[in-house]
Amino acid sequence: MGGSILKRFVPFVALDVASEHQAEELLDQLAVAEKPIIKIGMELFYSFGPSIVKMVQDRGFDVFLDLKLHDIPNTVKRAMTAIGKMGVSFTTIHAAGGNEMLKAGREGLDEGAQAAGVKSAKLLAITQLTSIDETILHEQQHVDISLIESVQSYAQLAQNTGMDGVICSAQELSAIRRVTDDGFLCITPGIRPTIKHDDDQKRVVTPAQARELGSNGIVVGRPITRSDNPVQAYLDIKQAFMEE
Ligand SMILES: O=c1ccn([C@@H]2O[C@H](COP(=O)(O)O)[C@@H](O)[C@H]2O)c(=O)[nH]1
Repeated sequence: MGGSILKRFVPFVALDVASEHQAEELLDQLAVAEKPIIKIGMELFYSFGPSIVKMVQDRGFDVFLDLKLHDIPNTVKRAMTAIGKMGVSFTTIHAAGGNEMLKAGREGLDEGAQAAGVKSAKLLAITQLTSIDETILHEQQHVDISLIESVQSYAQLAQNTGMDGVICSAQELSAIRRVTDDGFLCITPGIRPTIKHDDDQKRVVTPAQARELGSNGIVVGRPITRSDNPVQAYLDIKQAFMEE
């Protein structure tokens, strides 16, 4: 475990905007610099459905479809089959759904991709959302192990059920790497250019810290989408994350 050369993706851009027009504008701006993988989340998908995925793909971007499935195994399998057919590169499921649900999700995703003749997406399990901290975990969820133990245990479950990796905070990377194999992906949202921030994210690191801690890829939304100059914001974050 550990020791191999770390695979690193350029930052995933979370396209959390309200309209198709805003999404297209941002993609056109980014495309001038390069074409990072675009994360489509609940806001755009629930507003516009699969056509938003196609719009992004038609512009030449790979898609990370982040719908965080969490339901009974049969429902998750059938939903994942539909996602598998869309030809996206990454998608997500909640580790808290358990062993059976995770395996069903994997099966559905692979079956959908096979039926459509496309490559199956990398399936990432959400461990603990980066908006959760120890206080919420203990006082609201009544979990009596530490946040890091919870994330570590979900990462093991994810690996044992055929997930390609997890979503976590970069703060938990060394704990996860201790119990998972080389090549297991750790993709990390909760990224802010400076640690001082004023929003819903609780477990936050900078792009440079994410690199130092060994993240395979950072997910960045508002620091790019709400910037006056989204392309420059993307390039600055990319440089801080990728440079050796
Ligand atoms: O634990 C998680 C899982 C997913 N996300 C998603 O990442 C982006 C982060 O956006 P920011 O604007 O940079 O906070 C967003 O789409 C979340 O749904 C996460 O933040 N934490």
